[in-house]
Amino acid sequence: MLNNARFRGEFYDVREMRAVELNSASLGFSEELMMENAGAWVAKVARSKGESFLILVGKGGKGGDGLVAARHLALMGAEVMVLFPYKECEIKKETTKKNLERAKMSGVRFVKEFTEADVIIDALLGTGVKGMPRSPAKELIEQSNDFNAFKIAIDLPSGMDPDTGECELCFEADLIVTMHAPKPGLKNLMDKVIVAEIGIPKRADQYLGPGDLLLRPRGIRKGSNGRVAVIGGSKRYQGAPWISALAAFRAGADLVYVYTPTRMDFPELIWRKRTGTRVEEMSLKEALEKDRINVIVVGPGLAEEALEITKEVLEYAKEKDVSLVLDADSLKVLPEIGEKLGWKAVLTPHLGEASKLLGRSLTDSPKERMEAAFDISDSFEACVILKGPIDVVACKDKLVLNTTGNEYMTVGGTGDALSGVVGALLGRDEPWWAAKATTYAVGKSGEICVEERGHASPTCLIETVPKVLHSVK
Ligand SMILES: NC(=O)C1=CN([C@@H]2O[C@H](COP(=O)(O)OP(=O)(O)OC[C@H]3O[C@@H](n4cnc5c(N)ncnc54)[C@H](O)[C@@H]3O)[C@@H](O)[C@H]2O)[C@@H](O)CC1
Ligand SMILES: Nc1ncnc2c1ncn2[C@@H]1O[C@H](COP(=O)(O)OP(=O)(O)O)[C@@H](O)[C@H]1O
Ligand SMILES: [K+]
Repeated sequence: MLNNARFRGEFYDVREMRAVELNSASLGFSEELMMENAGAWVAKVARSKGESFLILVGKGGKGGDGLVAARHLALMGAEVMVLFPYKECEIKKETTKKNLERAKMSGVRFVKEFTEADVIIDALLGTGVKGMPRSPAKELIEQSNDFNAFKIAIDLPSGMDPDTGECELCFEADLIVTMHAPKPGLKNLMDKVIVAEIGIPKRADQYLGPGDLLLRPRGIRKGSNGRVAVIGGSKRYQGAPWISALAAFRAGADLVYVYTPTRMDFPELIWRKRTGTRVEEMSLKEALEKDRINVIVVGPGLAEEALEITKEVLEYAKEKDVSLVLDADSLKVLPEIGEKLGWKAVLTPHLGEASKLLGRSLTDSPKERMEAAFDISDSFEACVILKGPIDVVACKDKLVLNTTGNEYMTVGGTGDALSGVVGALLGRDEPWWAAKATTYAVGKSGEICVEERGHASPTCLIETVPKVLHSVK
């Protein structure tokens, strides 16, 4: 699996692509640089297809790519016509504006109507498309489809939904030059696709960055951002579930219940006294049902009750549509239960727990850790955060590394905070995004805590995580 792994999977949906672009920008690679590379690639591929070119230019980033391609083709000696059917003031992207000015200075002819050419380049609607093509893009797509020329689409055919491939009216491309990674909508067209490297550094794919905080917007009804139950704690470990629950609440879960033997005073959290698998006078399942729980964090501090409780939680999750976080003691008993979790769970092992999950010893070697994360994900059908100095997040065919955090985070309770944050984010997003955002944000919070206070206590992490989560919109 590891040898041919593309870090974030083979196809990048719109959100993944945005994330990687943001990560790239945070590493000092500007949008302008990428647009220049994108356009230059298109020009290089297109040049051999004819002598005259009609480039249909939209007002977004894809339009910018088209304008760069126009300039390069003109410099290569081709006859280049650009049809830009909008007002210049409608362009919002600065980089696209700049490239419109540059194209004007580069021997490109601007035309007002659809004009014959050997090659038509579609630079109208890219990953920013919303719904069916509207006028004037609609008419230009129709005219292109009716016209006999070699047709090249930039990034994806205009009109196609990048994530689903849905396509009522689409530019009928002979060739698609897609930027950086193919989009899921192109799955059935891969024989026409060329992937252009536009200067995004490998690090932006391989490591988490601020772009991985692009979570779905919060729901506006109470409960729509998660009703989380943290099931944990024992006579020996009383604090762990409370840390996890408080982290879940601060990270944005609407309602957080703590099913644990011992009360602690946090007025935001709802305590349910648990004795073994009984919660107040109900069974665990009855309690979960009554509290209308849709995310369960199980494990922190459970100790010897872990097997029985984890079993019951997994049974419940199988029957009901709930998401799961398995941490600490629940991870230790998972191999014994042997359940597949159906891709609705996140497991949060450190190296020791990972080794128990796989039944083999593991070293700190990065390659081995990546393999281990993939293997755990495969075996249990779950997303995995393998914690450590370099964290590994793996989910089916996707994997990404994380370097945020520091050695002050080895103190007790940071793992409990992390599992709570994942729980909260599972209340509003899918496991891959919940796991990525949590891993980056908890580590980043550790850095901020050490800088500001000289320690990375769980309490400080819990206070800092919300700010980090809000730092990208
Ligand atoms: N952001 C980046 O870093 C890079 C982006 N690139 C290009 O930029 C594209 C994304 O840019 P944008 O986000 O600006 O998106 P688009 O280039 O898809 O442009 C969206 C524009 O089209 C309009 N629009 C949306 N739906 C429409 C519809 N149904 N009918 C008619 N008009 C519609 C919107 O008003 C918006 O102005 C990518 O596909 C790629 O080609 C590349 O230049 C590489 C770098
Ligand atoms: N040496 C380290 N360097 C960077 N981050 C670390 C280090 N040790 C732990 N972390 C981070 O601390 C968090 C909790 O991990 P860990 O301490 O392994 O959990 P646990 O509490 O389960 O032992 C994770 O976000 C992890 O990335
Ligand atoms: K880390």
